[in-house]
Amino acid sequence: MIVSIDDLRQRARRRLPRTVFDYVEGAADDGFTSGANRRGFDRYLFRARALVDVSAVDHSTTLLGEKLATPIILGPTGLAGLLAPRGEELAAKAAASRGTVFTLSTMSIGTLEEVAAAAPSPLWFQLYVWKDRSVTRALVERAKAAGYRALCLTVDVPVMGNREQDRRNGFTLPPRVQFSNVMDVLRHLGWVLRMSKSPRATFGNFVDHPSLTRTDAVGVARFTNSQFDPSVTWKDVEWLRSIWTGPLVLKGITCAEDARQAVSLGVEAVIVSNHGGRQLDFLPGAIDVLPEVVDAVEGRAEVILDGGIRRGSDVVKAVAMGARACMVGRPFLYGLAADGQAGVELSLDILTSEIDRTLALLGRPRLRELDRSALRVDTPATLEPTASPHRLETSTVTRRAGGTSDT
Ligand SMILES: Cc1cc2nc3c(=O)[nH]c(=O)nc-3n(C[C@H](O)[C@H](O)[C@H](O)COP(=O)(O)O)c2cc1C
Ligand SMILES: CC(C)CC(=O)C(=O)O
Repeated sequence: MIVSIDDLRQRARRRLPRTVFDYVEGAADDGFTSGANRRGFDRYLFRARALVDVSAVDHSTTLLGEKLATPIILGPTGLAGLLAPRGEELAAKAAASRGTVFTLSTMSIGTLEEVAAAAPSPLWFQLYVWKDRSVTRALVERAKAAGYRALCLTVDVPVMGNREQDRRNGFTLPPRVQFSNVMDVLRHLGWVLRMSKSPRATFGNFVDHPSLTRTDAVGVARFTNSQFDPSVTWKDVEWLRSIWTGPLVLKGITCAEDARQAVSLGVEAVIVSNHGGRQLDFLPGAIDVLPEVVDAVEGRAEVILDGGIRRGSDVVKAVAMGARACMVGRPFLYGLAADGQAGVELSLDILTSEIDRTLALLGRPRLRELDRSALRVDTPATLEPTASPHRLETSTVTRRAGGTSDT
């Protein structure tokens, strides 16, 4: 029986060949940051109020001027179409049915036009900047023509992170059957059969690219490292601002300086993200840098928290700390692999019902009215209370050199 995101994960694990599941789970280097994204939430505990009427709980919010039925939006995930045929279209339809945003990755299997045609959901397009700027410009123009509402520039992939398991597995596109994985593929014939219905097994937005021939399998990191531009700077943000008229969102902000620079260039939202721990290892957990970014932005842009969300209570903590919404990656991918569109919907329903229960038990029925007074934290000095409206109450227990003591 599936009642949690972890149950969906177990189901996804059983249904996917090892190389594909490993790609989804993959983290950079030692996986410190990937673990920190989860561990970070454990340091923030609730301050609950009793005897509050919680008969009507409201978890809705607005993001970039759009009303969202849930504060959870679906993040960009390359190759989602390897988990289910037309995977990106299914995920976008699931987001639409739950009144939220789906973000399509530049590196999707479905083309940006196919996904836009399949789903009415508010769609965002995530951009990687290619060395060949005419490719980048063409992507932006196609996204505009297809009706994507926001452009989300990912800023944390100047080069691909070191995903050692993908390297050991020889992960390629299309996935290859090799001596080392033939037994595993045979054990997952259901996936092979399902995927035989997929229109393609390569990066849909670049089907005509000379490196992506029908016969050759391409190493994902090798391909992206050869095409993505490591010389991207804030000048490119200015350039994108000048050619994209809709909201511009930067994904991968992890410090106050970058948040302030983004705001000064007129960016409408920043996503606090370490790419799910898949890029620079030894960044702190996303939730741990959220207060720094919220305080630096000072309400001049919306802040979205991305990374490590597995429970509705995680979303409540992030919103209390000043995030407008939370983005998820793996949780909806588990749902997609487990049961297609219905699985993605289930992942959203699980998280949203957990948010409702948490708000009720917390005595704070309206998500939008949460602030840092809903939290207590056993924290290092950098997260001490500030004067912002999201002021964080410190716990009665603080860490001291040489141990923990009551204050
Ligand atoms: C399989 C996979 C593929 C991803 N591909 C992209 C991508 O193409 N572009 C991007 O900006 N982020 C990508 N990400 C990062 C996610 O957008 C998001 O930052 C991350 O998954 C959040 O962490 P979570 O999985 O714990 O929710 C990917 C993540 C995963 C797991
Ligand atoms: C295909 C990859 C470039 C997608 C990505 O960003 C990731 O795997 O984290």
